[in-house]
Amino acid sequence: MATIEQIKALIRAHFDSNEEKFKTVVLQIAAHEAKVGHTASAREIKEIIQNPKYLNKNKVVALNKGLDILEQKMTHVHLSDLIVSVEIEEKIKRVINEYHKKDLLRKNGLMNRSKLLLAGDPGTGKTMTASVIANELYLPLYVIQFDRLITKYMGETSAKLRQVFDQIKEVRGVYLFDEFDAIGSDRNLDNDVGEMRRILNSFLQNLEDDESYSIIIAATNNPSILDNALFRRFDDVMEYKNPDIEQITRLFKMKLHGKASNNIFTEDVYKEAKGLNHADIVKACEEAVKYSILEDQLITKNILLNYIKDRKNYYKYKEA
Ligand SMILES: Nc1ncnc2c1ncn2[C@@H]1O[C@H](COP(=O)(O)OP(=O)(O)OP(=O)(O)O)[C@@H](O)[C@H]1O
Repeated sequence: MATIEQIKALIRAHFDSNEEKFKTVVLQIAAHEAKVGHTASAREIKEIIQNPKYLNKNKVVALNKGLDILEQKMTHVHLSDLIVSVEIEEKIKRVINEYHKKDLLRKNGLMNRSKLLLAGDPGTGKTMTASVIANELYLPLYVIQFDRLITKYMGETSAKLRQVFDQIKEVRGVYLFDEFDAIGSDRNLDNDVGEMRRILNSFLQNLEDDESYSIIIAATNNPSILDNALFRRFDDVMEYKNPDIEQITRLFKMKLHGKASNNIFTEDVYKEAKGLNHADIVKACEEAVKYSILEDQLITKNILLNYIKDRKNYYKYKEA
């Protein structure tokens, strides 16, 4: 157990925002635990303090001052939770594998794949992919709302971008530029052509110069309006689509496991679900599971069909 002096030192270090002092006291506590034979506790304490998610926490807060377009998220999503095509799964595995071997690659004058463009329909797992990569690599996830950056700092967007890329260099993490089409859109379509071109060029220059240990991901729902020159600046492009029958089956089985018998997944259920995105199917399953818990009964085919129809109606209301 930590002594009262150590606890007081921890409290002081916390309120003084003295990260170094805080870490020193934590390591002293770990050393004390090891000395009295509590080796498992000592190891656990050290693991927390050495976790990259926490290592740079204060630095991030300092860097992020006035940069309210950057949001830090902790993620706990595994690759097995993400239902995507074999092709996308292989690409994600490759990013993870190359990251683990980045030093070996650098020693041989090569870089790991770290600049990704995720393009495709909404609710198909683009944000989730960024979360999976962050979680699998034990890195924090930072989300940059691109549309917000542009509208809020029009005129000084390039300077803000520079700040974001400085952080990318200083604080290792997965950086997701969401709503990327806000910047990447065909320059000719824009009203303020000159300013958008400057922002785009600035982004591309920063992307090209980046040799950090972070992963940079840009996500867009609207790849068709992206400038062609953009695609080749990324190490890989992943294309997301609504789930096919095979993915719908996997989603149902994963989300309704133990709550419904497998024989409810028949042709008519798939037909009804076809055309919905992953997020909608997950939502329909969650509603069905809620029902099953509240009513204390297994999910029947009709119950599931009703919740799938509900999701479809949701779009009708939205469009009306
Ligand atoms: N491929 C998938 N596999 C499993 N669950 C998914 C998948 N795609 C989406 N989901 C579910 O839907 C939620 C929202 O998905 P996500 O935010 O990743 O979609 P997106 O493609 O980034 O959408 P948008 O373009 O609208 O931001 C996820 O948190 C998850 O619950």
